[in-house]
Amino acid sequence: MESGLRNLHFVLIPWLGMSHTIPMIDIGRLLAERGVTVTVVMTRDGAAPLSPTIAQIASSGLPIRFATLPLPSVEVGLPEGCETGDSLPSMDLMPNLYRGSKFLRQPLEELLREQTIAPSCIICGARYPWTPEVARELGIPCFIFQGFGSFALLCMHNLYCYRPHERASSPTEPFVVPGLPFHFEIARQQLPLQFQLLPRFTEICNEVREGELAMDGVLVNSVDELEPGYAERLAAASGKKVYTIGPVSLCYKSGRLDMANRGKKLSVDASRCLDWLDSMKPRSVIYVSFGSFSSFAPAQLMELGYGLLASNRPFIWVINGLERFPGAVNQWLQEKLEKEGDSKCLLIRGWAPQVMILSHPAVGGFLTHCGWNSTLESASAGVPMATWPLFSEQFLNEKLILDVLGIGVAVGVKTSMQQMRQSPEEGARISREEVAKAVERLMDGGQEGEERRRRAKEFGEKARKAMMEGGSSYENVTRLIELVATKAKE
Ligand SMILES: O=c1ccn([C@@H]2O[C@H](COP(=O)(O)OP(=O)(O)O[C@H]3O[C@H](CO)[C@@H](O)[C@H](O)[C@H]3O)[C@@H](O)[C@H]2O)c(=O)[nH]1
Repeated sequence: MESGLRNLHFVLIPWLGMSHTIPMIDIGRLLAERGVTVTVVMTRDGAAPLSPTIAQIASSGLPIRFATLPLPSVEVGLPEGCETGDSLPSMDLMPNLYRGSKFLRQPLEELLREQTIAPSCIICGARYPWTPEVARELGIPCFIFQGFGSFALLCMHNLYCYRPHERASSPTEPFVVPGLPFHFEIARQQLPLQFQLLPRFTEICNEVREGELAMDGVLVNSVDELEPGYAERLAAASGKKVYTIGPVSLCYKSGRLDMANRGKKLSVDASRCLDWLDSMKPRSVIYVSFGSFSSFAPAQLMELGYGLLASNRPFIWVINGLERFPGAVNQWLQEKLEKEGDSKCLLIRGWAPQVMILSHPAVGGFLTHCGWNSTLESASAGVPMATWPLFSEQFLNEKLILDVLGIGVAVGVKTSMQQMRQSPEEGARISREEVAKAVERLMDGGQEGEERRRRAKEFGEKARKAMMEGGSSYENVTRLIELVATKAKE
């Protein structure tokens, strides 16, 4: 197979958002490292913030290329240059982004036709239900990468099949998630959008689901050892091939600073960040981040800040979207945290080198919103978590972290934020005392804390092994390449 590998051409088209594009670029890297040709397709404004990552990969000599397609943002009612979910000023514009994404079909078809190495398969992101049709016209398979873990995908598949959420009398009434090996109750409003029964999203959600059902297989950024049995259950329940090929962030092997180029341009000097971490005791630092686009109302942000200060431990706090906040909040952060908190706090306004930070031995815990990438990156670095889910499938990930894996403590969030950003007027739902208590439990040196750390460390080791030759994820990539090679010969 070896010599023919360059002629296998994987075309990757991530869904429009950082949390989808970053792991898909990692997937591209993993495939290219195995010798196949890879093209990653993005929109122009979606690709722009990722220029450091793209430049680094372009100079690596790997057979991976990047292509951009035009998205008519203004024509579909989006602000100029707004081509990703994370850059939307409001979630209400999600249908516009989805409409705009349909205009990518024709230029994608043209791009695929003009390739010198004919495409052998498409790997598409979460919301392109038309890609299986495009692939079929070319006689090649189409795989989906939704960005969620196997446990969440299984829960969602079972909800689609048995629809218990439709029988709940209100968004807050708990019901049982069917088809799991344990009893798990959740309420509608703690689930992703497609289960919230919101009329304005029904048509989109139905289209997206139809697309999912038409795919030839599912790629999951996960590792069997972390979600034992769930990928198999998903494959059995959905009748689709499921390939767990992660943690894809572990594709960065060549040193800690190399990892700093993953994602957007950094808002902190990576070496300064490492120096700061190097000056801290092992496992003493809490890393606090809520993903690539979520943000709190000023009242909640400040309450969180007071809670972190009250914990009296060193922390790195990543805050995005601060430009939307009144100047007084920035001033408060500067005075309360950077001056008074002094050397105890490293505040990062914007984008942090998350994977690099999590892999540093000084980090002992991660206060996270349980986005799947963050969850997996933390577990694969052997770092236990304090869970503060906000929306989407994050409550499902929280369940996995707390009750299946036993590597986290709950901050105690009951209700979803509904929107990706809290409205500026909203108050604090989680008090400083609750924050401090969760951090205290997370970082605690007692038996319970030690046991959590031991388990997390064990997952980290298993994850690394899974990505090495002979490991489960490595072999799943092999199987995927072999399947595509066989189809290409047919
Ligand atoms: O300053 C930052 C902020 C984020 N990241 C990276 O960005 C990604 C963030 O992804 P994730 O943790 O999954 O959070 P979200 O950005 O909120 O992700 C959205 O998409 C995910 C994948 O579909 C879902 O699991 C989440 O619920 C959804 O909110 C991760 O790889 C992080 O390492 C950085 O490197 N630096």
